[in-house]
Amino acid sequence: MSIKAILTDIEGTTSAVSFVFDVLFPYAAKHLPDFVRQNATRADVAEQLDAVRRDSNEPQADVERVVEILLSWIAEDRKATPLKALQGMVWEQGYQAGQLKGHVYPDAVDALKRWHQAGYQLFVYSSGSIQAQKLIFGCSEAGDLTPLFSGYFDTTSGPKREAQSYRNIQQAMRVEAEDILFLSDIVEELDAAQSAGLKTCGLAREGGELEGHVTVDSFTGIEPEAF
Ligand SMILES: CSCCC(=O)C(=O)COP(=O)(O)O
Ligand SMILES: [Mg+2]
Repeated sequence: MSIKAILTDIEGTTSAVSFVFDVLFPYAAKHLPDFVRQNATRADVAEQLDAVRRDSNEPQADVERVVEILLSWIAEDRKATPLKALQGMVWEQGYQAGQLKGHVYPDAVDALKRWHQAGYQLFVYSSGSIQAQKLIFGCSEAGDLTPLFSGYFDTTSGPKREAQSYRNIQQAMRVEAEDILFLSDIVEELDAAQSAGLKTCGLAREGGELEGHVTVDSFTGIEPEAF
């Protein structure tokens, strides 16, 4: 077997885009303002608020202005690391309160279990923070799926459309690039991974083709040994 490890995206790949856009993002938009106001002096929160001030070039922004910036970033789906870190903290409260349950497609659950059982190492790479990744899989409709995964990567490894991010992740995974199969629904992410030497498989859950990549419409169609 050539493929030894599988690295998967979340939104649009293991999980529905609608769960992220219609459930997670609105939940964060609703609860993030009060969360930030109430926890602005907490060290891990304050660190992210300072990062928002830096990234927005507004070093003097007060907490209310930072909240405004964060809400505008949610609205434009900006994959900014401090926003993603804060969203993860807000979603944790929702998962703990039983208001959120992670969506993972049943075909993804079945395949991830099968691949884990067959000895493939499984990793996640998402723009969502590592905390958010552990929550969606740990508190999923199918139960706790975190024992299946060997590691998690987020935008602290780099943006998902840049080849260097995949080189960083490959080094951290300690698996040869050509032995890693990357799964995603976004062609620019697949192109970047391919440039870094990874094997790729596109997920087009509504059908269609991700140009330049083997494309399937569910995990059921993925046979790692065929890559
Ligand atoms: C970890 S669930 C939330 C996903 C998220 O915040 C996001 O921006 C989706 O990014 P992805 O890289 O999984 O497409
Ligand atoms: Mg995606």
